[in-house]
Amino acid sequence: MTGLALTEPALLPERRAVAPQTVSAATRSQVQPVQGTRLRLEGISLAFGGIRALKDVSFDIREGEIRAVIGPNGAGKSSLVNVISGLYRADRGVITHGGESFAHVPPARLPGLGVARTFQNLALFPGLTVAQNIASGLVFRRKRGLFAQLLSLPKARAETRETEARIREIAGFLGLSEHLPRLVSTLPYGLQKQVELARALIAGPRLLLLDEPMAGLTGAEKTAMAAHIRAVRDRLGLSVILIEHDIGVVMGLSDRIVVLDHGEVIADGSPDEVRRDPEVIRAYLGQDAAGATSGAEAA
Ligand SMILES: Nc1ncnc2c1ncn2[C@@H]1O[C@H](COP(=O)(O)OP(=O)(O)OP(=O)(O)O)[C@@H](O)[C@H]1O
Repeated sequence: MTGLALTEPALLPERRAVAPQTVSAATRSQVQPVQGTRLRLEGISLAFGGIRALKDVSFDIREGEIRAVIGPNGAGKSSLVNVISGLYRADRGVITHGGESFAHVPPARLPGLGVARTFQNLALFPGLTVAQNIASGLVFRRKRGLFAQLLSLPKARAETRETEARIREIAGFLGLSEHLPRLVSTLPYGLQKQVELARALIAGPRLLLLDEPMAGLTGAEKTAMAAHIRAVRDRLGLSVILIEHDIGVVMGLSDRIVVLDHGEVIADGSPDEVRRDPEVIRAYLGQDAAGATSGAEAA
């Protein structure tokens, strides 16, 4: 884990109040992250014509928490991510970020609210380098316009130096330093997923929305990605929403899990609570499995 050390604490200044808590994966369950609510969803409903994708969905994400959202195919996970990130407008319900409540969060407001996301399918610029792709995550943050940069005005130059330092820091944090000058499309898929994570982190978000970060990864790449996600929480103090199909990863990584089925929350609790919940077993494995499981537990 030494490669994950933040070597330049002067950077990412907004993290310093919560960051320098080095917590190993082995002691993850002893972390005391509960310091208020980062995001709250209340009564979120969404329909596409006659299809009710989300029905009265409510849950919260605490500061410094890894919160997974799982459910069988068609359960409503992507719809929920798209509502949180403002791509869909819920028919009903309220989303509260910190102290601000919204019926619909305009996507352009998300960076200002401290929210960043990654996508289910890679959304990188294949013709750009790793460094340029990471820098693209700052597009909403740069204060000096293109004109000032082209003229190389002093403040624009200072901002460019700051951006380069941030890129180096995030790349070091995620073990990408040696790859910075390479075209991103020449990297193995697992590293490209890490570049996407780096791009999401560079603007210094408080809440990270990860849409299937393990999709398409090998076992070894999943292990690396899981370590990075844990480090993002433990070392940078971020809250993480994890939408993920790999249940093994979810159980090992999450503090709390929301389970959706047919657009409704059917369970919400710790990995152990969710794992044993008969409704969850039924949703994933069918009626017979739920009966067999409870029968076996009773025996
Ligand atoms: N743009 C859309 N137009 C019409 N129906 C949609 C749209 N997006 C989602 N749906 C429907 O809403 C329901 C929930 O879909 P959603 O994609 O949110 O589920 P999911 O849990 O992400 O599924 P998966 O795990 O297969 O990606 C499904 O019945 C789906 O067919």
